[in-house]
Amino acid sequence: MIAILGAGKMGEALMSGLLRAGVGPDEIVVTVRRRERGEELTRRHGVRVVSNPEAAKTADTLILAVKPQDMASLLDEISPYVPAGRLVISAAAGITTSFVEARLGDGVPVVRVMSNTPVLVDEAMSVISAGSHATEEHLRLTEELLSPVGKVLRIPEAQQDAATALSGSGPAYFFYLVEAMVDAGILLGMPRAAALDMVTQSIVGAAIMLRDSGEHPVTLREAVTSPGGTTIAAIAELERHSVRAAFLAAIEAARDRSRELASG
Ligand SMILES: NC(=O)C1=CN([C@@H]2O[C@H](COP(=O)(O)OP(=O)(O)OC[C@H]3O[C@@H](n4cnc5c(N)ncnc54)[C@H](O)[C@@H]3O)[C@@H](O)[C@H]2O)C=CC1
Ligand SMILES: O=C(O)[C@@H]1CCC=N1
Repeated sequence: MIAILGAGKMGEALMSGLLRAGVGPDEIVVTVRRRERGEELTRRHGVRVVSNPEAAKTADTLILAVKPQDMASLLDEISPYVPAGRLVISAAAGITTSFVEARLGDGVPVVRVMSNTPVLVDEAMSVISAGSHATEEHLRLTEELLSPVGKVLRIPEAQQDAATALSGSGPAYFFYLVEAMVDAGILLGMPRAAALDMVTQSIVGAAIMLRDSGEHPVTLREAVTSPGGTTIAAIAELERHSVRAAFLAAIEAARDRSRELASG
């Protein structure tokens, strides 16, 4: 039995991935704060809604998917009920495995995961790190759960905040870029729907080339950038507006925010 505690956006996305991967709805229980949310999840996915203590008592694997700010109170609520040896997977930004271990008592195997919303289309990037009591077996179990919904990478926990800033938040930067490019299309007099189509197909094509060609992004960009042509005119403006520096600063700020989240 797998329990998802705090089945909000990420919790539901992970759960729908598990269901697509062949886990039965009778093998999943979820916990929620609002009754209507629970009814919605049962209606949509056929999963059972239980209390946090019941989830902690009955499931072999607990996936904690509440906001970082709600993690301490959730852990305090379930700690009397988590039997020894149960795998606890924490999906929250910034929350360290030692934060979870300290509240669940001695010896609990904890794996920290940072995934992202493309879990909804089985294209997630999930990075995982073992806590001090998690073994190879726990990491393998976590990989088995997450690999049907995308790519899984093991990283040292010290890199989790950086990964949160890069791939956890990453999809938002691309959506933001698309918004900005569509605005540019509007500025140039293009109908909004057509502009969105053009930009979306460009980002999908570029992403697939990047993933499948094995070429470095610089090589791929150079292939588009003709001497004296249009692309270099645009890139000169991006450089003039320090877009690269803005990305460095933005992702560093996200990393710093992830570090702060465990302290509330
Ligand atoms: N949204 C995203 O792109 C990503 C989110 N995350 C992490 O996933 C976690 C959840 O984020 P979202 O799904 O976006 O938030 P959300 O707010 O949609 O989901 C959290 C859910 O937990 C419920 N909840 C809070 N306290 C609870 C309790 N004591 N018992 C039962 N349910 C409780 C809330 O009612 C809510 O439905 C966060 O820790 C976040 O850092 C990780 C990667 C990406
Ligand atoms: O913005 C956030 O805090 C969460 C974590 C990674 C993506 N969304």
